[in-house]
Amino acid sequence: MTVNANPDAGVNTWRDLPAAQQPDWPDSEALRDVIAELESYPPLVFAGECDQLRERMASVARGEAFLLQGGDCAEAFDAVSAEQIRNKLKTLLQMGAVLTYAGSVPVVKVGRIAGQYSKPRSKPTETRDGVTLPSYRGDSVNGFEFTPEARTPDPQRLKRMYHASSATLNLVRAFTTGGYADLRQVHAWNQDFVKNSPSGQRYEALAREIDRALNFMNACGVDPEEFKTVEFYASHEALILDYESALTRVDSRTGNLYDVSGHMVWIGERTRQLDGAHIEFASRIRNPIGVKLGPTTTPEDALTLIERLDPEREPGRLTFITRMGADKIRDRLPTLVEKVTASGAQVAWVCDPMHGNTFEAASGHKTRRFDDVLDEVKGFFEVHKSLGTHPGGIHVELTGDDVTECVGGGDEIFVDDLHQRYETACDPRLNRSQSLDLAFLVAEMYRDQ
Ligand SMILES: O=C[C@H](O)[C@H](O)COP(=O)(O)O
Ligand SMILES: C=C(OP(=O)(O)O)C(=O)O
Repeated sequence: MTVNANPDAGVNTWRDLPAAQQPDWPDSEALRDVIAELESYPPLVFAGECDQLRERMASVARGEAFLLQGGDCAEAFDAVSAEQIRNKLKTLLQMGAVLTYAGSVPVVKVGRIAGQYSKPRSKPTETRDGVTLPSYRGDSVNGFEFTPEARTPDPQRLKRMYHASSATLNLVRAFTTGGYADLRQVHAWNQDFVKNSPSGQRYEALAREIDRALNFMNACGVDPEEFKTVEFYASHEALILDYESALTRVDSRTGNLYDVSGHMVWIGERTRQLDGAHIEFASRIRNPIGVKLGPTTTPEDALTLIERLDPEREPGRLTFITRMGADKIRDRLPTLVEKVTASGAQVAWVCDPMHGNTFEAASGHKTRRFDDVLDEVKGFFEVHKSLGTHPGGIHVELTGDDVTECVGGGDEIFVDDLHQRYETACDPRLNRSQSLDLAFLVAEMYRDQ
């Protein structure tokens, strides 16, 4: 049970500090009204669920489990449909089955879902044909359409973000506990366009093996409840602090603050300033926290982040999500891991192989090469193997749909194909067969480790 936070409990201390990447809301009174309304809304997740995820992340930090975190770059209000949510979930369930079975490791499944509506941008404005407008910052802030009306930040959108997150989470909970995620459905997740792709066929063979194993267990009289539902958690970047702090509540069991907008939240590469508002906010809440670490991160930065966010050195509290780029990971990651390990902190190390590998194709599409994504993950595994530390997981931008946003993969997408189904509102995502390809390759790396 959580109750509304009061300012004395410390949720608003971030307000005295510089907050990067916040929208220029044109009407501060309208924003205040929206915040007050959000503060009255019920929590989207429970504090106890956040604690449970922290325990699961502790297994990851100790080297006993693997994190699969994935979903859209930017969720969109008009994509809150049963089909889109089911497709994303199917992709994550299929990847989870591959990693668990082929990698022989328990997999903690966390979606970039039910709250991933806000985007940090490199530039505050965008210019097209001589017209300059504010950049699109995610559906929680403004519209994608290139018009002054759409691009003007509107705080009413924060309420839509809450309701879209709530509807998504409701369906996710129904899918994951209501029979759809039963391991006996392992074939049913392999439908539509992916089924005939090389990775879909490889998956089908694996699903048959899982079936045989289930039949064997059944014949032995074993039918564990754990196979009938899936533990699935929601996460997003804690970017718009007015929203996140309005959704922060005091847990009546413990008196601690929890951001009940999602189970896990992360602080992005552009907002992880040590003396900034985002780290201050994250230091106040008890949720498991992720921090993205790009190629400029120094060991001192990492150690200060640990001091700020995980002073008790509690496994599961802090996850470092590295996103160095395939060409830098082997050079930059070792020192960070060495220094953090030497400090005695037990963080979970997770690889985001997407954000350091973006480039613009000649057609103007932002894209990523599947081979670069894979190479960054390989580098991540190599570094951890050489240091004797645990490669704790992957964090991926993906979708369950048959989009053409990243090039390469077993069912190869070429640069000339990008225009066919380029649907992302921000960064390019792996489609379902590329995601499955990645899961098989990561499972092999994990087994070899
Ligand atoms: O998803 C991450 C960021 O929001 C994104 O990479 C920023 O993209 P931009 O460089 O086009 O602003
Ligand atoms: C913005 C993101 O990543 P990063 O902070 O690593 O750039 C993201 O994951 O959406």
